[in-house]
Amino acid sequence: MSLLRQPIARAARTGLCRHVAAPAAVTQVPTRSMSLASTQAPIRHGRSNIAAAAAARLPSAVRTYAAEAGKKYVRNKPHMNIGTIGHVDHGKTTLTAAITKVLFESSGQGKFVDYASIDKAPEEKARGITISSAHVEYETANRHYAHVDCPGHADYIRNMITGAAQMDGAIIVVSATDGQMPQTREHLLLAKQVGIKKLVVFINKVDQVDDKEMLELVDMEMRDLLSTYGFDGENTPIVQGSALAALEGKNPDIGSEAIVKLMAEADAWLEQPARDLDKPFLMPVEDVFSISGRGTVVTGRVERGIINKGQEIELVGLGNSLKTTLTGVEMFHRELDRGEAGDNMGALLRGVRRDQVRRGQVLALPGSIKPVKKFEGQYYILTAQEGGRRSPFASGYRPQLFIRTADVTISLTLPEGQEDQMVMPGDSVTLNGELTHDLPIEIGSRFTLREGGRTIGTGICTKIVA
Ligand SMILES: Nc1nc2c(ncn2[C@@H]2O[C@H](COP(=O)(O)OP(=O)(O)OP(=O)(O)O)[C@@H](O)[C@H]2O)c(=O)[nH]1
Ligand SMILES: [Mg+2]
Repeated sequence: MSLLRQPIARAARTGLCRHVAAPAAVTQVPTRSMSLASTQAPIRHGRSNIAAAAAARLPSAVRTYAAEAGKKYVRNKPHMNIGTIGHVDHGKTTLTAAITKVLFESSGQGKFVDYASIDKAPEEKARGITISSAHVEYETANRHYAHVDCPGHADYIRNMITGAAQMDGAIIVVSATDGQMPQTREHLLLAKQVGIKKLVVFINKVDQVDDKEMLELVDMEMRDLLSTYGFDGENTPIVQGSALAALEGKNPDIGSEAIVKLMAEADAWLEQPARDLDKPFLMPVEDVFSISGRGTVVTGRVERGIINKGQEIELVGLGNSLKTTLTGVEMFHRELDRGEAGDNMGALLRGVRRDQVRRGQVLALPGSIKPVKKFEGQYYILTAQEGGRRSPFASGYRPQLFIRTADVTISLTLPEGQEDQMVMPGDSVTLNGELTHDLPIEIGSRFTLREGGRTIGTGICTKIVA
């Protein structure tokens, strides 16, 4: 986390940052829920009372699954992964609920997911059917969106760094009453680091601010901040409104109309990423659970390629690589015949026990990627100013390596002939690495090094040794 806590002098000078020194950490847990491929709340629309009553007796995972069983996911629009980011309490969850409501009411697309259904971590956790972040889905005229409502929880930050959160674009929410705050900046920094190219901004809670100049100031400061982090501050769409008004169906000018405008801007400004459809299929395993009577399901976002139901597939890494068959593909509780790059999917695996699969493995086309223990990499070690180490390290240093959804201890040594030298913060060096557990790594794979909860370096694999 400390990487994200670098004081930003320019921001500290601005009038709106009243609490720059406030701790950046938040205590909220990631929002969770769901059954198969998505983490959306149980859906109660369009079901008979008898069916609902019967379903109510089932365990939640099964109930959710039963509600949508048999429905097909229709791939008729481009799919994009986005999410709400921003400082604690600025209204991310309220906005998420408001978007589903307004889009559902204005176009009949998707379905309304209320605030409580998004933020229902403890209950779902207790039932043990959670996956790591809450996705809701909605549709505009142009796109199907999967939306992850991001709490500022440390776990989420970890996910974001390792790329598990996998957003193609984001909505950064900033409260008109506070202006930009520490996590506004943290999340922007992270968004940039994980490769998000464009965002849209929602200035929320305008119902609480009468002063037009105050709103202009927040707008200007957000543009400044976006530019500071390498986004297009000048042209990024900024929409003002009130998520709460939209959710409560009040003041349409700042409520529902602002949401419609926000999503129109998202449609137009956020770019559809190119998907690696031609490469061999690969999906990092984000979570695993079993659905009784169905088998073991692994979920994650497809990194590349296409996979069809019935195809042979391989779990790779963490000392437990095994071959199986893909017997089902689902997205948002609905069945698909195939999964493809960019999809947030659930994969049903034949004859695999839940305890045979772990987060950090990948699901891949057999033979397309190998588990690796020793490899050579090019590393950049962050300076203290960048949130990294203050002191150098020598051969034998053992940080955690984070790649995709995995984190494993790695022992780093300097190349032959330089073994007695030290690596200084700020150095760019070639190092040999040996992992405690094998992981699917290829030449060109990128990863992060962390120690004691902070990022201390980044690297790229240059040569596989064993
Ligand atoms: N007045 C007003 N209050 C709002 C608005 N939007 C959200 N709120 C309130 O602000 C508080 C925080 O909203 P959340 O949506 O939970 O904020 P969040 O960003 O998801 O918070 P974390 O997930 O904890 O980081 C709640 O009490 C909301 O009702 C708004 O437009 N106007
Ligand atoms: Mg929230």
